Amino acid sequence: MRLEAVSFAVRGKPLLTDIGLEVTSGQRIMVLGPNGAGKSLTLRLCHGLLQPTKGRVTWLGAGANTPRRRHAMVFQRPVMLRRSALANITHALALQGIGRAQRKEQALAALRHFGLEALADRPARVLSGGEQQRLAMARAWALRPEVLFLDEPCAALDPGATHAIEEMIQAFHRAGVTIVMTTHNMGQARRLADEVIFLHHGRLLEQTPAAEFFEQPRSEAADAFMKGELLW
Ligand SMILES: Nc1ncnc2c1ncn2[C@@H]1O[C@H](COP(=O)(O)OP(=O)(O)OP(=O)(O)O)[C@@H](O)[C@H]1O
Repeated sequence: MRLEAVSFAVRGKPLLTDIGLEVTSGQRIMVLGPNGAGKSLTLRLCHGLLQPTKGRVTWLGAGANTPRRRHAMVFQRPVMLRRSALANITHALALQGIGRAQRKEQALAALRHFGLEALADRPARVLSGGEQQRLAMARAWALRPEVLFLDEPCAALDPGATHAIEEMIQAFHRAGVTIVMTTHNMGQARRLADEVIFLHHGRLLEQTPAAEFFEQPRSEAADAFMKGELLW
């Protein structure tokens, strides 16, 4: 996936300016930066939920232009329908055009993959926050994406639930799925990142291999941010 000179403005107010980046298959990319930097907007543009005001997002590689979406997104607060856990997954598969006969099997396989089959018949909305987020991850898995976007997936979770989601992220990674994720948890970023993208005031200040970023960021703003200085 490549972003070329992507800008996004609302009523003339620039929120993202001239973002250029390329995401290599199979990488785990952490998008970091202070509140309001433009991290969520960047993920939404990549996922196609928003259209750039200027510039373009292109998908490279074989089958890049096939109509079926090859990416999934998990949000801080999972969006669940008033249906069973299983039906939430089969519904997502139906939206992707998967045939009725295949949906249930594919949904059950995703739940089983993460040891969640006991949740299948429970109403999704009464599951705990941690269970709902694990269900959201299983739903994303069922879609068999090539890229998974995660927008602060653990922000509302305790350490145990956070650990469970990190394990699931690693399962996606082992399966070859590219991960693009925002987090404010620097421990988590260190545990998961292959590469870091740092945004500030709607601009991309650097895209740096993780080991180098955590040793010494290239930009002054990222250096200050990592030292815990207050940026705004
Ligand atoms: N639809 C919109 N209309 C106007 N402003 C918006 C809209 N969406 C986002 N913004 C603004 O764009 C800026 C970037 O928002 P974004 O949610 O991408 O930040 P973020 O880096 O994800 O922040 P946080 O870490 O707090 O989640 C913010 O100032 C936000 O208020």
